[in-house]
Amino acid sequence: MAKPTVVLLPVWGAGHFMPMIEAGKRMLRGSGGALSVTVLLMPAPTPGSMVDIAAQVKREEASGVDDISFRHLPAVDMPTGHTGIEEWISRILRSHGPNVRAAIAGLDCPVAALVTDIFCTPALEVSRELGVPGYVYFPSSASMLALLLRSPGLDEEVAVEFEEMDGTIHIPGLPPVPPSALPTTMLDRKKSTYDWLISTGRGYMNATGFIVNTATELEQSVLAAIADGRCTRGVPAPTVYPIGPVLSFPPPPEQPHECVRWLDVQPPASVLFVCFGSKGFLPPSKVREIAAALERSGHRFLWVLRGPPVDSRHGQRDPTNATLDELLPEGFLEKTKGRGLVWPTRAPQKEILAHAAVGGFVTHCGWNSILESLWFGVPVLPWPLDAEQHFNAFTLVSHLGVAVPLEMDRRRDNFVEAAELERAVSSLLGGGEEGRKAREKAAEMKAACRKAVEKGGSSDVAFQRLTEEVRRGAVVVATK
Ligand SMILES: COc1cc(-c2[o+]c3cc(O)cc([O-])c3cc2O[C@@H]2O[C@H](CO)[C@H](O)[C@H](O)[C@H]2O)cc(OC)c1O
Ligand SMILES: O=c1ccn([C@@H]2O[C@H](COP(=O)(O)OP(=O)(O)O)[C@@H](O)[C@H]2O)c(=O)[nH]1
Repeated sequence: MAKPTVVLLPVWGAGHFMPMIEAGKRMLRGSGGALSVTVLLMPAPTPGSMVDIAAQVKREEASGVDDISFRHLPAVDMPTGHTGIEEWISRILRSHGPNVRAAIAGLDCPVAALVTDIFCTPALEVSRELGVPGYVYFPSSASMLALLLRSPGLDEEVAVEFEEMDGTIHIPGLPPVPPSALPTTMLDRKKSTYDWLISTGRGYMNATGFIVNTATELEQSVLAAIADGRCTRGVPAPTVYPIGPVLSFPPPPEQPHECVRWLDVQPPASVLFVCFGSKGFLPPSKVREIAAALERSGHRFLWVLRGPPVDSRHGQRDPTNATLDELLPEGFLEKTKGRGLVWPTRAPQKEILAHAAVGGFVTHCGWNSILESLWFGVPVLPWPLDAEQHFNAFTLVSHLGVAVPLEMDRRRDNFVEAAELERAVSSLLGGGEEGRKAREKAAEMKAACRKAVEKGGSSDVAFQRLTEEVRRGAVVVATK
């Protein structure tokens, strides 16, 4: 009989698809040829993500790894009338339920596991029906996982909107959490995205395990709290496998990227890198504040500035290439010539963070961006915008200590005044005490991340445990 397969069900999106494929590939390698990987591809919902995913699949197929195969699921109707990205993706996933079931039942080999994304709780029901172990690949932090697991309890304990409650929120293993640090999803309990979060927290208890893109060294106390059942009111939670940082590095380009060539002629640790993730478009009011801060700070910078998306519906917002003359204040490019580069399209973020000239990173706090920054020991100025990013920013500042906090007005669409950004940039790059501490911590985290994934390191050991568990769980699925 053919070897057992691990079925992956990834969600499209830069921070979701590749880390999950990378984790699958590592599982393949770790099993020493005992497992194969089957990736179920849901049609991506935007032209941009369609092109990205097609390119990534092509690259994987061309890489000659035989034991990974891709199967396209049929298209489903896109939901309408949703109140947020989480509900939208979950509803797409629900529509794909029968397709996922049919695809798994149609496999001619034992199935070792179904691994789904953070949004795919409906697919856990499919794995249960088929008797296949169901794992959640969690592309964000263990702290966010702890909050999700704790959310049904919080929902019962707190009667008012979280922002109206007195005091702080207790998440075992974390410092007291101010309500202002909660994910956007938790800030309006009347919205159906809030219900998504609570039911996801409940549904996760049905998983066989959580594969989390973090390392024990980064989030030890919160991982211990989950393992002890302290986030789930004493009920043992599914096992957590902290296997990160899982970062995928595409093959180096034949010619260095223009951003990298520009960095090559800058002094060490002198450049502030500004990038707001794969969806990172900012409105003109924020662009003006950043430009003013960068101009006045006198520091060097590399700023990825994207144009407005063509389609602004949830899940469809791919930024476009920026027309810099239209977006930037008049005279900005001339005044900062020589010490600043504004890049209007997607930039090679990992190559940039790896460069010795980069001394700090203004990030929207997507978890992948955070891991990449830690991996290269770059301290951070957190400017979260959406989703779980405020909570990630809290983790960076209060728990990991690798960031200089930025004061922002969340009620004004996460507005940061130019003077505040200028202060924080000067602290980070200009030798302030806060900046010094963040730099020191970032260097510590870099060492910890690299140690975790070495042979015998905490993430390597977690990975071996996971691979062994998965191998043992393989079942033959009855075809209906
Ligand atoms: C897939 O496309 C998008 C995903 C998100 C999104 O939303 C979200 C909402 C929550 O209530 C909790 C979350 O943890 C969460 C996560 C999330 O995805 C992104 O995860 C990345 C990690 O791989 C990264 O950390 C990003 O910052 C998260 O946003 C949101 C979104 O648009 C706002 C998407 O298009
Ligand atoms: O101009 C860009 C913007 C983003 N990214 C990459 O896209 C991913 C973004 O993931 P993250 O979780 O940080 O945020 P998201 O984009 O999902 O909000 C990271 O790997 C970044 O390196 C990139 O390479 N270039």
